[in-house]
Amino acid sequence: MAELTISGTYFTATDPNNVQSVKDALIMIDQTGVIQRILQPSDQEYAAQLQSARQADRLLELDSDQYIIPGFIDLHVHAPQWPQAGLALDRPLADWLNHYTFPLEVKFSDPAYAQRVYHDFVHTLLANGTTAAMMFGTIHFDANMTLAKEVVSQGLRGFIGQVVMDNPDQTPDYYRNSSAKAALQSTENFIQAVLKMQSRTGQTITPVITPRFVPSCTDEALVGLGQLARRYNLPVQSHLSESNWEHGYAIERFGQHDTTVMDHFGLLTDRAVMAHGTQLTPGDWQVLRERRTAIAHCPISNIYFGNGILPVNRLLKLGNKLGLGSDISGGYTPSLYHNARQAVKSSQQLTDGVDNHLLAEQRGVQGSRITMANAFYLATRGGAQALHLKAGVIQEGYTADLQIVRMHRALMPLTTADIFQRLMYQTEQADICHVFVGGREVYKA
Ligand SMILES: O=c1[nH]c(=O)c2nc[nH]c2[nH]1
Repeated sequence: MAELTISGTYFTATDPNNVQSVKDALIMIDQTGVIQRILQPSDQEYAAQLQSARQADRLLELDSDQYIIPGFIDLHVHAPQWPQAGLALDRPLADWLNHYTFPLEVKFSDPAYAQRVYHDFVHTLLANGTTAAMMFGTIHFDANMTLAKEVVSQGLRGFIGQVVMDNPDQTPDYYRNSSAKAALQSTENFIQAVLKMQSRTGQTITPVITPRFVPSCTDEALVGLGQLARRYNLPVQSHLSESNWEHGYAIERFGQHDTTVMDHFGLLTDRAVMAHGTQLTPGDWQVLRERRTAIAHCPISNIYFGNGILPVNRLLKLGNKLGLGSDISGGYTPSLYHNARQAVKSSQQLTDGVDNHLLAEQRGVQGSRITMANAFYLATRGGAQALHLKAGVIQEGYTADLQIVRMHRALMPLTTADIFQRLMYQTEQADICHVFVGGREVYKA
């Protein structure tokens, strides 16, 4: 018998463009947290399985206004920036980093402060339906271990990076690795400590190689991080062509786009996730495709710092790997629902353009519009593909990382397609009733 059976209607992405809905299904989850079987009301065994799960008190029966969807996967988020979410977003990137973000991140040299923030942060991600996240920490080993422990104790699937930033030209004296050598040694210590934690707990807790971005790292640090990524076969995360300033910086220092720079140092792999990418060129996209490196689309953050809109539709059609990121605190909310909405809105602005002094047909980039189904794919299946997780999909054999949400009251009859739109456009944290990671309930409203 299944460890847990959930009965209700679910939505899941079948590919970048399509969402499948199954009404009144039985999702049967085994002891290892994997979806063992999915039965539909027309299946012969349906009534008997429903009955026996009910009798064994292993049934979660949803109300008629509750729905099951895969847990969301946040591909890019800065855990230590949680206290300043929603602050100073009207400042340009370099100014925001130097005057707000670095002074905040340096406070994580205090483990007690880290504990307070990270406890709240991990809880908030789960409460927003996020079941896996690829996170930046800070340069501090102890604080990053605190984040790793919170991830394990609260049950999030966590990919955590100890940030490397050792370039004296682009980082402040008070918040910088003392040298490339020290940064690499501390990174390796962190990798080994997290791998040990992973083998002890059996949980998805993964260390991530994390050069903050090209400007903040010396060549020596980038060389060493590429070697560590290879030696330990680990994921990599960074920011890539994220704004006019940052894209221009790489060209000035190396005479090349930072895609080429990252590739040169061995940091573009099929386990790498590069955030933003608003200034990438078609040539850069091709390099990312060839390396199977994913882009974390951070649509809210990009509106503030990106100086452009990522052409998601074009990239999906070309076959680039894409997921969605909240980019706390370049973005103001950890909710991937809000980010999915912004992804659709931004794509419409890209299509139509914004300068009304130009003729309508000259203003925008035709064919850029994406649908909510596309955005849902990014938040689920696309993110899972980037992180090599057998999750993000409601299907037999996939891990049961799920969220159960209550739809806002319907005052007119809604089709299944309408319900999907309604859920994606209106769900807030308060509407998320249960969250499961690997079949285990990790959040209940
Ligand atoms: O949105 C961003 N947030 C950051 O913390 C950061 N660091 C470098 N580049 C960055 N972009």
